[in-house]
Amino acid sequence: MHVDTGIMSGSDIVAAIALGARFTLVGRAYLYGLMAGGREGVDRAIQILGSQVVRTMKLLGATSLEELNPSHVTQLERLVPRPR
Ligand SMILES: Cc1cc2nc3c(=O)[nH]c(=O)nc-3n(C[C@H](O)[C@H](O)[C@H](O)COP(=O)(O)O)c2cc1C
Repeated sequence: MHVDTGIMSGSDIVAAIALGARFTLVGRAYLYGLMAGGREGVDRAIQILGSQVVRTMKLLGATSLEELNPSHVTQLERLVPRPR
């Protein structure tokens, strides 16, 4: 499984992998880097996403992608509409 659309930060990538994705695709996030700084801007956008992945995993206490599981994702649960 892969996740496409809405990946705007490294934490989005970590959440997708924790929920079972093997990888994610990124569209607009790298285009913002392209518009801001050309080729170097794309490199910087990828670097920022990578550092956000590392920081998110440190905050979760996870040392490998294999350790990630759905229990690491809490924000999505809060976004699920509450039953009335
Ligand atoms: C400028 C631009 C052009 C795109 N062109 C196509 C396309 O021709 N065919 C397609 O299936 N998806 C196209 N997409 C969608 C991307 O492949 C991808 O699904 C999407 O950008 C990912 O979502 P994100 O932008 O939220 O990361 C395009 C996206 C952008 C930003």
